[in-house]
Amino acid sequence: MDQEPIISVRNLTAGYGDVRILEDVSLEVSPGEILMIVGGSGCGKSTLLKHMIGQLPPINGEILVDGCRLNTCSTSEYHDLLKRIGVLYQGSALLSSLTVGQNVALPILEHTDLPKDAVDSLVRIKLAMVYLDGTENLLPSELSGGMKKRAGLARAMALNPKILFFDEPSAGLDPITSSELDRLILQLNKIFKTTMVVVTHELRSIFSVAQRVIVLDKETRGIIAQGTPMDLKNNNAHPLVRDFFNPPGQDVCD
Ligand SMILES: Nc1ncnc2c1ncn2[C@@H]1O[C@H](COP(=O)(O)OP(=O)(O)OP(=O)(O)O)[C@@H](O)[C@H]1O
Repeated sequence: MDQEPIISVRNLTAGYGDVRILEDVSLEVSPGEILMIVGGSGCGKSTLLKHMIGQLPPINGEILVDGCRLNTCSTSEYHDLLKRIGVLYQGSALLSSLTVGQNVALPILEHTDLPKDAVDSLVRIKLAMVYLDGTENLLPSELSGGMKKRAGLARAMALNPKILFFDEPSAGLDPITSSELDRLILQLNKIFKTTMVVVTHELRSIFSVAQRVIVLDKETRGIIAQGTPMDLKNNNAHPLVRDFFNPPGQDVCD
């Protein structure tokens, strides 16, 4: 890795109660990189993501995100970090009683004391960036699935984060809507150099978006392979990786 990593996970052991899900996992993410985390159901992808955003405490190991050592930093350092990261959750997590604009304004109101006009302008800009101009007064229930994801993305980007985390962004979307979201993710990464960490199952997304992929495995509770999507498609001897990247009857890199 040429540059200082913006995220370092060092020897992470994680789990729930007595059950260990990840054991001694280490990885790094470079600034501006798009890293995808893949693997079978229940292998710990979301658990890893939650540790990377400081939502769960590790059993062992340490995680550094943009200079903040998550398990030992002060509350104010962590609060400060939250201004520099954004998260798009699986179900978009929009508050149903608030309008789309109010949802996008939430992090701006929480972390800044900008005047109302400036907040309104920022909300309009963020919505325009995800092609949702003019939707600020709608309720989330009035949006399609793909629009909800994009509104969630506008909220995640409200404070111009250096890092965006996505948990299954394509979940519940049809293939066309999912491809549109992939294009948007790529576009935002290209324009703003935002570092992106994406948990996904979607092979098409992996081939169109990922610069690097890590594959987690439930059995060994760790990373069994990593590389570019093409590396993993062509070169991997591990049967799980081979099967995942070469599903029968599908050519995913067209
Ligand atoms: N809060 C929790 N308490 C106890 N066990 C949990 C909790 N959250 C997740 N688990 C368990 O930890 C394991 C890993 O879950 P996780 O959601 O990280 O996997 P995943 O790879 O993201 O799965 P999927 O692809 O199905 O979403 C699973 O066996 C799950 O049941």
